[in-house]
Amino acid sequence: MATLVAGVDSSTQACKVVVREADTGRLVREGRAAHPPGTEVAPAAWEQALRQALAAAGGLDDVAAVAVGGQQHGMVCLDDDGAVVRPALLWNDTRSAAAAAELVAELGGGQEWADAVGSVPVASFTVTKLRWLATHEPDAAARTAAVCLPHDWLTWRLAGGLGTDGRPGLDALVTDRGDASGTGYWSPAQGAYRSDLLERALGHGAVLPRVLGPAEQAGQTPDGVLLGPGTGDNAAAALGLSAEVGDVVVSVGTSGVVSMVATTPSADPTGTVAGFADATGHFLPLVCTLNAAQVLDATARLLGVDHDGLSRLALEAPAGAGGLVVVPYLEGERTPDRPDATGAVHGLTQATATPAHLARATVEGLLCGLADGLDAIAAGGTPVRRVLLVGGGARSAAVREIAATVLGVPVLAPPPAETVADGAARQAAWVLAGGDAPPPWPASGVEVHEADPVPAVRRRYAEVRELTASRVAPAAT
Ligand SMILES: Nc1ncnc2c1ncn2[C@@H]1O[C@H](COP(=O)(O)OP(=O)(O)O)[C@@H](O)[C@H]1O
Ligand SMILES: O=C(CO)[C@@H](O)[C@H](O)COP(=O)(O)O
Repeated sequence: MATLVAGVDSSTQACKVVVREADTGRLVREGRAAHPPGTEVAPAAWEQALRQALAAAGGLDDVAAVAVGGQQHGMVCLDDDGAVVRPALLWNDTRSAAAAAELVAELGGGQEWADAVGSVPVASFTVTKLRWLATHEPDAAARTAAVCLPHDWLTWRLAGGLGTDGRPGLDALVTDRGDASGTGYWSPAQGAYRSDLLERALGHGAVLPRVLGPAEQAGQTPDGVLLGPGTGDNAAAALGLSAEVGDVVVSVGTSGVVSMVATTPSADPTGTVAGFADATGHFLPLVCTLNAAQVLDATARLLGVDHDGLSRLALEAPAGAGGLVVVPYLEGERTPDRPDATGAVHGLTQATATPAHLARATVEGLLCGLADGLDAIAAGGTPVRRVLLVGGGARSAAVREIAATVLGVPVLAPPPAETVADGAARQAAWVLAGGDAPPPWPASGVEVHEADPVPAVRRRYAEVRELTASRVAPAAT
């Protein structure tokens, strides 16, 4: 019997589990369960979804090791007893935008933050959520004895016994470089916490998870399943794709992400590129937008079609959609830093007022944001080797085909898969096997999409992307 490992993706919208053979990476079984909607979620809901997804994937009884990949940045605050202090604020919760601006100003600007932790914090980063907590919920801030991330918390719960009252001490919390690098108080370049920045935000110190090496054991479950350190979902995706130095991963999930495996840390003082770490010991400069697959969901809903219908419509319209542009800031935006923006449709004429034009403009609009991200990542200096397109939105034929036109480079689309969960499973196999590198799981066939670039699409988008209305305050709706 082959040795089995499991990988988890506790992502924004769902928990996904894959069980794979440790030596070959062959998929044996998988399961998933939905997460509640919203940008503030009780961590217990992730635990419940993990239990359901594990059950759907046949459980861990015959599995030797498991690792958890998870949405980055979420603020999980624990009290002295290890109880959750308040629901977690997720990466796409923008209420800490003012706190982010405050923190950037206090330290002296973007350069200071980029030098300190490789990134300039915006509302997504954990450090800004802690400042929001200290300002708006001082009692909760005072009760906070430890701060961790979604994947750290689930690993800790697995160690204590999922679905039980088992709570290892706070000193048993662990994380990894990849996810720690998204907090805003861990420096990828130094490989160390900046506890002073956490204290500046929260108003006092707190226990932070121990940062494990890429293949370091993180203990085991009460049933003896070995635990990997886990990592943030983007680092896990790179690992799942066996991305090498210079490979760019473009992910159309809840977030839109452009990231690249690099050998040197980055420090962009403008804040466009976040200077994260990866899950193998390298670095992962990354650009993230708040608006990706759910923009497709919204237009499909608007047009009364499913995803296949939206894709067919988008491919019926000409490149550039006759000048119709969708600026996709439905959730506000993180890159560019416009948390207060809304989406917009520009260029409506009698000719462009068709479902096909709107579908095409939606796909192009979200890809234009990612193309800007690709430019910023490429400007970092590491030559781009390949561009790999993944995430739920990449299941759309229109997204795959139009991507090459908008990004202006050939796009490789691996077969649809749970790339993040795959990366976590590969990490689990690495922890089990030991050694300097993860096991070389073979990649299956990728589709290559090549198309003549149509630069006019991005030019038109650039002309109008700043013409958006502000959000209406909830009280006034
Ligand atoms: N065929 C499809 N075409 C376009 N979007 C899709 C398709 N299938 C799923 N999606 C969208 O992909 C998103 C989920 O992607 P995923 O990468 O799993 O997100 P996350 O990891 O952030 O939870 C959902 O918004 C879903 O509607
Ligand atoms: O905030 C980021 C990266 O900085 C996001 O990529 C989150 O990690 C959420 O990821 P998905 O749920 O979209 O995979």
